[in-house]
Amino acid sequence: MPTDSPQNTQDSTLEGLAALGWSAHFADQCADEASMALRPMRIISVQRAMATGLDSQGERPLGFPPELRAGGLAVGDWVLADPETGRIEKVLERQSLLSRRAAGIEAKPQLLAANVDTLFITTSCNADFNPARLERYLVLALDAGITPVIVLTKTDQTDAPQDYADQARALSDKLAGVVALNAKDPEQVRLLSEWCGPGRTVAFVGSSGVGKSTLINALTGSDQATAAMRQDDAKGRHTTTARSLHLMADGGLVIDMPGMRELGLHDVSGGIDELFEDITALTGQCKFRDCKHVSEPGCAVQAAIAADQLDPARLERWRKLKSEDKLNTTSMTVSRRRARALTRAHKAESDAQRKAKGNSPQPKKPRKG
Ligand SMILES: Nc1nc2c(ncn2[C@@H]2O[C@H](COP(=O)(O)OP(=O)(O)OP(=O)(O)O)[C@@H](O)[C@H]2O)c(=O)[nH]1
Ligand SMILES: [Zn+2]
Repeated sequence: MPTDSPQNTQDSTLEGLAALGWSAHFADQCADEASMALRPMRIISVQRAMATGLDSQGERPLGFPPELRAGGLAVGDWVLADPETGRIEKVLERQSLLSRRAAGIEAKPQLLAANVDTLFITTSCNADFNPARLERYLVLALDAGITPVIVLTKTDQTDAPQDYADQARALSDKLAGVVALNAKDPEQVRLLSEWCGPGRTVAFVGSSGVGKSTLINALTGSDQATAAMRQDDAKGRHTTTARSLHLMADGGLVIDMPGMRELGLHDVSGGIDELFEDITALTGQCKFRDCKHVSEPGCAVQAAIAADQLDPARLERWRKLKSEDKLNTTSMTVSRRRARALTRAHKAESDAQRKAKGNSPQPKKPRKG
């Protein structure tokens, strides 16, 4: 029997939210009175100065409070919005967060998608299949707290899909599954339904042309993913980085992340340690604490290779990931410092220029009153 607790007034709305991924993890964060007056919404797209939220009643444009900038919000986020003003009052603590080192010289982290349950790491049964690249995505997923599944497409274009599936499975026992399919066959796309359904959020990563859009279109039952891409494409270019969340035909949600060519890693040492936990454990057994695992006496890593218990190629891939992560994590700290210094210098310079010209800064909007 339902009781007359104040929570009950929200119950029916919250039930509808469950289909969008709402869970106890989020509900627990809004038990206070102030939060109860606000409206929980899932972020389905983020623009420069506003975002679009979704709840069981539909979509709504949401404004940012002064302290929140577009870079601080990710597609898939749960927020509490003021029902009157439509302003985001609180971003709820995420269950998972996918981010990357942004493309370009400045090594800034870029939020890609929040609260994703399953990451479909997509590759094709052809030359795109590359263990090092798959491991990068696996590290990313594990570090973000997302369940990884490898999806192998274009099985209709090879005689040996099973070989690819075996190789994929051998990469890690952290994989929740390896699915080989023809993305153009809707019957086979159903193999992904194990990870989809009401309340569950999935996302796809993988190289260009492996079939991500084909799969997303099959799951959403429309061309909306592709349509959204074209819409955003005001200048007629064929690439855009607009990420968006879509409802799937059989329930659940998929985050589309088009145009992700570069996936720079940063600050993912936890994910690397998890994916390569055997190597991590071995490094703890080396005689010297600062062992480089090359030719030092008492190196447990080299001993495992000699005993055929560790693939030297895998060790090399681990080394590369470790050094890339270290480099980017350090350069990001340095670049944050440099960016702040540049902003200060730029401001000082434009202030000086304005003074020299005798101009005062232009107010953005005439003030009322
Ligand atoms: N035969 C076959 N063709 C496929 C399969 N998956 C995708 N394709 C084709 O491969 C091409 C690329 O597929 P997309 O879905 O656009 O690939 P994508 O990963 O979204 O590529 P980007 O949008 O560039 O990131 C299209 O012509 C698809 O029809 C498959 O399993 N079998
Ligand atoms: Zn060693």
